[in-house]
Amino acid sequence: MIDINIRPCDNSLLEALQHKINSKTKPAGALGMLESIALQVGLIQNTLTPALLSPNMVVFAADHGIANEGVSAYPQEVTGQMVLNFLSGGAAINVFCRQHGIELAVVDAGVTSELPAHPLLIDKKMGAGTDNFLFGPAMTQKQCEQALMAGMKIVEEIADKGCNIIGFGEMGIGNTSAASMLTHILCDIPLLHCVGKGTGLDDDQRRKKLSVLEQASQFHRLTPDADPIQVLSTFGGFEIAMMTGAMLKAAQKRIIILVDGFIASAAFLAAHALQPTILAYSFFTHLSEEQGHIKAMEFLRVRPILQLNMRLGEGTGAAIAYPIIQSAVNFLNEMASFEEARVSTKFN
Ligand SMILES: Cc1cc2ncn([C@H]3O[C@H](COP(=O)(O)O)[C@@H](O)[C@H]3O)c2cc1C
Ligand SMILES: O=C(O)c1cccnc1
Repeated sequence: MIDINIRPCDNSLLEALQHKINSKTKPAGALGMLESIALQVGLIQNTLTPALLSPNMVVFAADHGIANEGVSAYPQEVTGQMVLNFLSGGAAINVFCRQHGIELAVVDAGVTSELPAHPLLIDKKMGAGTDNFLFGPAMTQKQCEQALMAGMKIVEEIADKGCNIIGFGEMGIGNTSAASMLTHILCDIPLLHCVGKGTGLDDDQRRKKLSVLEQASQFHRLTPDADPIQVLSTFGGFEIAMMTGAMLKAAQKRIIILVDGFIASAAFLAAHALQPTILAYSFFTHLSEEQGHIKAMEFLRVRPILQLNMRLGEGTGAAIAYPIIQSAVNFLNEMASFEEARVSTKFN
């Protein structure tokens, strides 16, 4: 049984933070979304002088039984091959983490291939990929709970190193299908609007993906009021369930959560269904090109920070949004107020 309680943010500094933001030498509101980001970070950390410490990125990787149904443009072995690419530093996420001084860890949550021991690799292999959810649940409830707990443990260890901001990313061929199913059920949105081209399906292939996922939806017949753990075990991947657990633990520890794209948002939807208070600790870093993502963002009533037509995953959106969060924290801490700089305030 997963027992996690996320306290709502303490909003006692709300007015003082807003006053501090408004007193900076700029027209009121002129830093736009940076202002709401600064406010949210201040509330998460419950301070007027927040700080971002030891930023980390965790990329959860696993394979999916549904990949056997021709739902991805790439073969399943790419998951393990990309993990090796992460370990040798050559993937997009490596580039962006290096650029922004973000520490990277890769989790084998259930990749089909055997992976070598490596300093960046955390071994939490739950099996050689999930079962095909077209014919039964992707994993058992027990496996799902184990994955959630493994994710929590990972975040506990990262938190012990003094980190207070974590980006969440993933790798797993077929996982846009899992994410589509989770979004469909958890947001109660027709599957048609949740299924996109993933790694690059053409229109015919996307129609086939939709029909496979419609069959799975008919087979399981889960409704939005189903137990979120059941929804997660039915359709989720091991990487998605582990990410859900990791996000829950991060919020419980008041760590800032940077949610990447469509798949990380699906993991977030499961966490949110379990503990809606997680929302206050989270930033949605970019709007993915994957069409279901905008639906998930509308459901959560959140506005992603960036919109760059990206559809990669790996945590890339979270990594490139990190310096924007840094700018928000820096202006709050370092910018002069009207009074300090002796600048005249607005007429009224
Ligand atoms: C080379 C390569 C690198 C990737 N990095 C992330 N993904 C992304 O694509 C996959 C999901 O798309 P689908 O459901 O269509 O398989 C995930 O692994 C995701 O992280 C990649 C995909 C490929 C091919
Ligand atoms: O937005 C994402 O997370 C995404 C979209 C397509 C493929 N992989 C990941």
